[in-house]
Amino acid sequence: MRREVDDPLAEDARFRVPHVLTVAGSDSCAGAGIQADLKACAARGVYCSTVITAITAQNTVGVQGVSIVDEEFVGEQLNSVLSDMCPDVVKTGMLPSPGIIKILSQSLKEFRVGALVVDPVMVSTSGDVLADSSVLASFREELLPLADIVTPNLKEASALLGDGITLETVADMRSAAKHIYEIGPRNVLVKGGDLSASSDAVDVLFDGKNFYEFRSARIKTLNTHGTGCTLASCIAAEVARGSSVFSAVKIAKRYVETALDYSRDIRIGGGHQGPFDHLMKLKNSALDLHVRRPFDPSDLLLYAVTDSRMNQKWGRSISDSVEGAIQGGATIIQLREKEIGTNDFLEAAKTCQQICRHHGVPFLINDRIDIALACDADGIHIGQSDMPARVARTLLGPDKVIGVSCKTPQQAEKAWIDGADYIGCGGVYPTNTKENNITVGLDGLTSVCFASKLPVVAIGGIGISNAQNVLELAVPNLKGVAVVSAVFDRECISSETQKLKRVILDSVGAVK
Ligand SMILES: Nc1ncnc2c1ncn2[C@@H]1O[C@H](COP(=O)(O)OP(=O)(O)OP(=O)(O)O)[C@@H](O)[C@H]1O
Ligand SMILES: Cc1ncc(CO)c(N)n1
Ligand SMILES: [Mg+2]
Repeated sequence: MRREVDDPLAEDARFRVPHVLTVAGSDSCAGAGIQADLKACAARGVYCSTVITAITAQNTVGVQGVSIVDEEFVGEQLNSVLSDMCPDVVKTGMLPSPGIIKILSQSLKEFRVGALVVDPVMVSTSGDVLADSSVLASFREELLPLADIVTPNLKEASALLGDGITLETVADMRSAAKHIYEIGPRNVLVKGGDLSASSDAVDVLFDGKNFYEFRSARIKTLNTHGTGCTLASCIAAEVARGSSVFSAVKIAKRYVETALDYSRDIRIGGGHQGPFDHLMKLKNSALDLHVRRPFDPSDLLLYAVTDSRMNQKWGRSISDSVEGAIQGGATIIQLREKEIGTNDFLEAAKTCQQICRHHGVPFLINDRIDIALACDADGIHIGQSDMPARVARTLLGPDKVIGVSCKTPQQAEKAWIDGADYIGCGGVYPTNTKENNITVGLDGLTSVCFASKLPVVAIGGIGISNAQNVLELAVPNLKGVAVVSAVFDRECISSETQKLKRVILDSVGAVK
């Protein structure tokens, strides 16, 4: 049954996303199978739907059990997805029975798809059998002739050929690719992950005319569980995005190499077949667990904003200034460097990020999202004419801190709607740090604080002499004061910060 289109957007090319359907087995350890396919497609920006052919009980040691899904029910899943969702590419993994292969090849003939990528899964990396020899004939007769590319590993290549010859060299891989091509697929990629004789990881592609060798460094890691599934899914994803098979293999190979390299030292499970990190994020988050904590509005209490001119005037480096402010009791740091080049800014930002993280003080960058991303700052502070907060949130993700400068209740409302974490309100007093800056005064600050749904830090001309006046307003949401000159345009940053901190704590204490 074909889909009845009742949503015109579904047919509009501008809204279509590239889509791979994977027909494969579930891997409970989530390094291979359906789970690897979902992650690989997500990493490559391609939608992935799933038809599950088997459920495996599997971990980093081996495969403990396999439960094959009834072939009629595989057929039902295929029908559900193919009749409605029009995937661009179908990718197959574990197909554990001849009946399942038959149903699949019938569905592929009924619902035409753009391309078919067949990973002829038979043996897991741990050496466990995932599909026995009863499926070989079905692979050869029903599926390979429909395939745009088939991606056997060394053992699978020799099983498909049925000649019992072990593949030991790149020349053997070429010869196997050529013979498998004769079975009917448009391209054959023989994978050499297990070619122990080679110090590189070499894969051989044959397109019926030419051989191509794809080489990458052989990454020394235990985490190679699911490399084959991932490679095939990534090939499918790139083909779904419009690449040729050749370019898709090139990108997929690079992706697997990069992900393995990134994940070489992570430890998940105690066995010798660990999963790797498809999204290349886990290593950072493991470190983050120890050092990063969520933003707390009380971090705004003594907010120190750096200024390059003041550092030049006093002959100090940015990092020395930041270190001094933290020693004196600053509770959050913002790097605001309007006059240095990007390279110098980034180097300074990296050093300051480490100092702040070491002390557990949040570290923000003024305006420059690129610098914040490159140095992994805790967030950014933006003005009304900088990048809109909503766009910044999309770029930075849900956990980074975003502060927005606001002078009016309307701007405060918008900052909240756009997903900011706090607002900076000022100039409360006239200041030389920012040219042509309108002073909102204590009244302006008060009305913004009453209207704001976000915590507020007051800024502009605040120092030891007047911090008390600001904080004693005791208006809702006011969490602290931000200072520039009061700490950085001084001979000794740490002692000035310390004095200011005393005033702030006394004022807050008096209010409470
Ligand atoms: N240690 C490694 N370093 C770099 N690339 C590797 C490594 N091991 C495998 N590869 C690459 O990963 C891809 C998958 O190859 P492999 O021969 O491991 O497939 P497979 O045996 O089907 O994998 P699996 O069964 O674990 O899913 C190939 O491109 C191969 O070259
Ligand atoms: C479910 C499943 N499919 C494929 C592989 C091949 O690695 C595996 N280990 N498990
Ligand atoms: Mg494999």
